[in-house]
Amino acid sequence: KGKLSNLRWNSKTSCQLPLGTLGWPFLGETIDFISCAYSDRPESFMDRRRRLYGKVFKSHIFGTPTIVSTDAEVSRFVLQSDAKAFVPFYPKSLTELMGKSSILLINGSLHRKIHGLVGSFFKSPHLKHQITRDMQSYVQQAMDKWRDDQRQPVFIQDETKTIAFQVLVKALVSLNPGEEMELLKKHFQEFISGLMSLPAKKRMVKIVQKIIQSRRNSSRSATVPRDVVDVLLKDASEVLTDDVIAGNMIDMMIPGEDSVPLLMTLAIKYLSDCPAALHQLTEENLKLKRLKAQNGEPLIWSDYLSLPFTQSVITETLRMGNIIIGVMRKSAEDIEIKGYLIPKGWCFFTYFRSVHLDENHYDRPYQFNPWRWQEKDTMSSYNFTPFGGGQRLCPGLDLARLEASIFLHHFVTSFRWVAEEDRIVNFPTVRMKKRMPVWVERRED
Ligand code: HEM
Repeated sequence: KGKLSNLRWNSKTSCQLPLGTLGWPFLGETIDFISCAYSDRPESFMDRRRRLYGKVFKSHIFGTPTIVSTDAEVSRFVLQSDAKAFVPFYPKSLTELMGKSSILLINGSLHRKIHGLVGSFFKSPHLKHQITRDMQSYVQQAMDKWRDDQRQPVFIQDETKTIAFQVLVKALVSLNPGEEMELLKKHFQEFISGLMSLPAKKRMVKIVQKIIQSRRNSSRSATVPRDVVDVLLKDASEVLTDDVIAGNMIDMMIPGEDSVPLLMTLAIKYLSDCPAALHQLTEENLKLKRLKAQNGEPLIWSDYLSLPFTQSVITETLRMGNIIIGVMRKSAEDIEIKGYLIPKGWCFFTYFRSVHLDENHYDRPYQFNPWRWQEKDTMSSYNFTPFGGGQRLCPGLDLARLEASIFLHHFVTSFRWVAEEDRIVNFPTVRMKKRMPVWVERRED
């Protein structure tokens, strides 16, 4: 807090626009931005400009004049600031997929309400308990199919996508794996790929509306909500109509669907390349597994989160992987931060990747080093924001870490593996070029 008070807020300002260039008419600097984004070092676009202009600079990307911040303090200020100063901003192609009452787009009191309800539900022990039980069975089902003698490697990215989608849909609308879930998955792929998006979304909304209708007709009202639909239906205010709820169930899948499987996949990638970390992680998880077996107890959610090295592996994967490279806002008025002017109507892009890979914050930033987190307090750090911050802080944060912990536990305690050569692609979203193929062998111990 103390630090933030150094930053001034002033709408009638005489300070200067950050340095930088707006590039070509219309195109701006988009071509350079995208060609860097396709490379192994997407941050090179930022690095070059940081050297020339400083950590905050102006540019023209995403079809609009943009202030880019690679300064943790400035980014934090923007994320923490009042909903009146900055509103959400997404590239047009994404905005077109979202409903007008989408949690991702709305701002102000309705946003606070939905975000608060969803966030506290995802944090509740009840949900974590239920999700752990469900996820264990999804993981088991997936892993039962992996045979030592199979002629094909296991594609970690595909497997984790299936598992995480099952968990997500269970948490949102309590749909179990089966035909309807497969249908939803198929429509979601069409929706997100940009081909036939709107008809696909319509079909998904229909499925969810049917679920909502049957809840409304059912005499048994859930005392303890079982999913996000229950949470939103319980809210007595009239603003949360069936349409708003159904649309939001789909829109919440946008940030939730791809990110968690990538977290698990990248963890496997980094561990495959770092035997010392894999060894320590495996030992820690085997110890827990044996202890639980000895006592005849099942694993519960807090067991998974109690393993410090496993948590450090997940934290380090989030830092290096930068599954979400940053977030965007649009300024609703002229704003001054740390002497920089952010003009009304400009896009503001907080680029986390440069902060997470800055050698001033992290010693040898391109090295996967989970041990670095053993001394650090992750929660109070300005320099670590994989889930964003402020009023739009990711409500799925706890869920994401729990899912990754459960997957890693079962994978490393059940299998040894050899990873095939593969590499990380960063654009348009982070993923593995060959979907992370690994050859697995069941452990005897
Ligand atoms: C590793 C996994 C994940 C990462 C890295 C991640 C990251 C983020 C980030 C950076 C934001 C902030 C966006 C902004 O400020 O504009 C965000 C928002 C959000 N995330 Fe996540 N997320 C993850 C998993 C999930 C999951 C599992 C869900 C479950 C549904 C979820 C739901 C959301 C929602 C609904 C928002 C919008 C919040 C708002 O605008 O109020 N995320 N996420």
